[in-house]
Amino acid sequence: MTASVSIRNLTRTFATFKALDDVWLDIAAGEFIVLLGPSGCGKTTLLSILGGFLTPTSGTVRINDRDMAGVPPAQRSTTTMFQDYALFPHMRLIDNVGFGLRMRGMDRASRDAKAAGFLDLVGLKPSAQKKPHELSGGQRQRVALARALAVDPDVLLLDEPLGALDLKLRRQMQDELKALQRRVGTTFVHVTHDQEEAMAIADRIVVMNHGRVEDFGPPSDIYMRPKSIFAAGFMGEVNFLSGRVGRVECDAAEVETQIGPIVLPIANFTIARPQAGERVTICIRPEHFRAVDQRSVAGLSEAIVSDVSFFGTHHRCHLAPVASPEKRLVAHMPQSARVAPCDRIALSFDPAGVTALPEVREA
Ligand SMILES: Nc1ncnc2c1ncn2[C@@H]1O[C@H](COP(=O)(O)OP(=O)(O)OP(=O)(O)O)[C@@H](O)[C@H]1O
Repeated sequence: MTASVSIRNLTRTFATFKALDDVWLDIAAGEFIVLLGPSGCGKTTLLSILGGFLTPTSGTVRINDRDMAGVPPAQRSTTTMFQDYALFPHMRLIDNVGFGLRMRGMDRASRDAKAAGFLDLVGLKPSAQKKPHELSGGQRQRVALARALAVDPDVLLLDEPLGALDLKLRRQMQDELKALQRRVGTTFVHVTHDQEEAMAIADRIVVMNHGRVEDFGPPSDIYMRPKSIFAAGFMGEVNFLSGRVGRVECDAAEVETQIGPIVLPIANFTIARPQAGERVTICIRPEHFRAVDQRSVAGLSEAIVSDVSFFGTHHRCHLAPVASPEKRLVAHMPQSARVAPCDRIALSFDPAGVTALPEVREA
């Protein structure tokens, strides 16, 4: 089963500290939502309010349009899956998965049949008679998922469910989790501080910082067109340049930056419509820089390569622009590029990958 979730004006304070500050979100039924942000930004607090384990200080949560105020966890159509899985060590997998059904009074034959079906869904039906200690970390994680889904929640709340796994297994489980969510169609709200994990699994990502929602959208939108400096920086490596808007035409505007003038489509500005003289912060992802033949570039600064590392798919270069040598840029050059420290290169960029945000002074 599945449900929509609507969060309005949600605030939660602990003494005088605001762990959540005016959060608004609309989640559609069947979406895979990831709450992403650094430690302490309020992800678990939000998940706990959705699950009914914490009450909001103000604001509302509606699940399938039903107000959740005063509804205890057991009477909600949500199930929470915690990082440590909390499997019962003395129980066989079939009994672990059937535990919630037993609590709801389902007879043994029915719950064994249902639990077997969910073990099958996660590829562990042949291990139904085993106990948790006989499984790998990834298999235990799958049992916990089967157990959470067996009670047919409308919304599954997952608090760092892959946090205990090593990186390789984690990537594998991300793919499995996404495929499973597609199959069952349940709304998933998943907490992580791992940006790659969020991008790998989410339909939409909620980027949180200091209890507030900084950005909310599909991974590609947040990566390519972030709505804040924080969201830009949290979604991967990015270069920030300060700039001043110059000439504005109907569909493009020129910005004078520390590395020379650049022309950007108006759609790349997050401000309503740029005005001449306005100060902006330009965000350029490392892969959107290009090293080009000097003759083809108008106005952009050359740069000196200060360091190069080979990353297999690309070279990661540190650059010092000639026009602004105190500034450091990171650029990814193609695998085939011949770049070495002390090289002098001309810089260009792919305008599609550049965003202009209202100015925030660099730290
Ligand atoms: N019961 C509590 N009493 C006081 N402060 C709390 C309580 N629960 C959470 N906080 C504070 O609220 C803030 C948000 O906590 P929360 O656990 O939601 O963060 P998080 O984003 O889930 O972090 P992490 O990724 O480290 O789990 C933190 O500063 C935390 O110290």
